[in-house]
Amino acid sequence: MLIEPFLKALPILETIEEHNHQAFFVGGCVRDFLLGRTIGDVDITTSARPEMIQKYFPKVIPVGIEHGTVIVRNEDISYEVTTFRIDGDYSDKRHPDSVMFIDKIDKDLERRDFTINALAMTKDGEIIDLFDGRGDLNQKVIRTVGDGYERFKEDSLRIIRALRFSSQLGFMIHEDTLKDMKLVMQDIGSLAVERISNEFAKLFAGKYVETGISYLRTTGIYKYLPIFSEHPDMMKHIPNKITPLLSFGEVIALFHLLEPNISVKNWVKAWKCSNQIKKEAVALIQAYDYYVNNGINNWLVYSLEESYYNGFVRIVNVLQNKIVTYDDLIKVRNKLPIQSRNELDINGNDLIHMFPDNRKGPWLHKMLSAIEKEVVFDGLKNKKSEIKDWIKCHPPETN
Ligand SMILES: Nc1ccn([C@@H]2O[C@H](COP(=O)(O)OP(=O)(O)OP(=O)(O)O)[C@@H](O)[C@H]2O)c(=O)n1
Ligand SMILES: [Mg+2]
Repeated sequence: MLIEPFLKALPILETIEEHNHQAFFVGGCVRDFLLGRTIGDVDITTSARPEMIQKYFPKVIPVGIEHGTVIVRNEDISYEVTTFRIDGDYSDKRHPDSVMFIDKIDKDLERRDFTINALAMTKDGEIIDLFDGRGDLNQKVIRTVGDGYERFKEDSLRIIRALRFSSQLGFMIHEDTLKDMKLVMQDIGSLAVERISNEFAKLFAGKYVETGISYLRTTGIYKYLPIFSEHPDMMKHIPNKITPLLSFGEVIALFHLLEPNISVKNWVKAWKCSNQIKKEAVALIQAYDYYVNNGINNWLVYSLEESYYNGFVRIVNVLQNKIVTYDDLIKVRNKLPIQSRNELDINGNDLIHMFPDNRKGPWLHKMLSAIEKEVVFDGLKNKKSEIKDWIKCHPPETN
C-alpha cells in the first residue's frame, strides 16, 4: 500500500509503535505523495519524547532536542522525528520561545502553516486530514490552518513560504490568507536572512515561478526583502516571461545583469550567501557578458566550468529570446583542442628556458594566457615545436 520512500521509513514508525507511542508521516512528504510529486525528505511526528527516541534507535542526532526534534539515521537516510508539540511565542523570529510536548496529534497539526502541509499519514497509508488539506490540494489553494494573522505572526517566514509553494505547485493563495500576509509582511525584516534566502531560492526554482513572482510583485512583499527594500524598482526589471532558475547563484546573476549598479558583492552580503554561490554568480555573469558580444564560441565554452553550463543556459534563455541548450555547449566543448591549461604542450619552465635573460614575472602568465587563447581558438596547434615557432614571432614584452 505504501510506496517508496515511505516503505524505507516504515521500520521507524513500527519501532516507535512497538513501544506504545503513536507515529505518523507528516507535512511535505504527505502533501507531495497525494499530489503525485517527487517526495523529498520524509518527516515523522510522534507522541514519544526525544529522549525516548534516542533510546529506541542506535543512531540519533539531537539537532533540536529542546524543540522536540531529533534526526534518526536509518540505512544512510536521515529522518526528522519531532514530538507532537504546541509552540510558545517566537520573539527571536526563529524558534518558538517555549514548546510544550503533547500526547495527541490534533494540536500538533493545528500549529502548522498551511492546510496542505497539515496532513499526516499512518503506516497503513491512512490520511489524517483535520483541516481539509485534501480539498485544498484538489482546488489548488494555499490556505493557512485557522487564523492566518496568527500563523504569520508566529513565524513571518511563512509569508515567503506561501509564495514558494505557489511557485512550486502552481497554486493560488486563498484571498483571506493573502490579506493576512499583507497585514504581517513588515515582520519579514526581522527574520534571519539565511531562512529567507532558502525559501527565496526555492521560489525562483519553482516550476510555476511566474505565479510566485506575480504574487511577490502584487502583494508588495518584495519591499521587505534585502536589496529590494532599498531598490524597489528592481522588481520592475524582472522579465514577464521567466523560467525556473535552479540555484541562488543564477538568481543573483540574473538580478545583477538586470541592474548592473548593484554589485554581486552587495547581493552576497545582503543575502548572506556562501562563497560558492558568489563564485557561481560571478562566473555566470562573465560568461553571459562574453556571450552577448561574441556568441557561443570555443573561448566561452572553455572558460566556463562545465558544472555551470545548465545555469548559463537558463540565464540566457530568460534574458534573450534565443534558445541555447546544454548540448550546444557540450558539442563545442568536445571539439576543443584542450580542456584546460594543464594540457598545453608547453609550460612555464619551457618559457623560462627560452628566455633565460628574463626575470620571472607577470610576462610568464601573460605569455601562457596568450598561447592558451591561440590554441583554444584553433589557430595554433598544441605541439611544442609549433608553439615555440609562434612565440618567436610573438616574443614577450620584457619587464
Ligand atoms: N515555518 C514553518 C515551517 C514548517 N512548518 C511545518 O513543518 C513542515 C516541514 O517543513 P519544511 O520541511 O520546511 O517544508 P515542507 O512542507 O516539508 O516542504 P519541502 O518539501 O520543501 O521540505 C511543513 O510541512 C509544515 O507542516 C510550519 O508549520 N511552519
Ligand atoms: Mg520537508
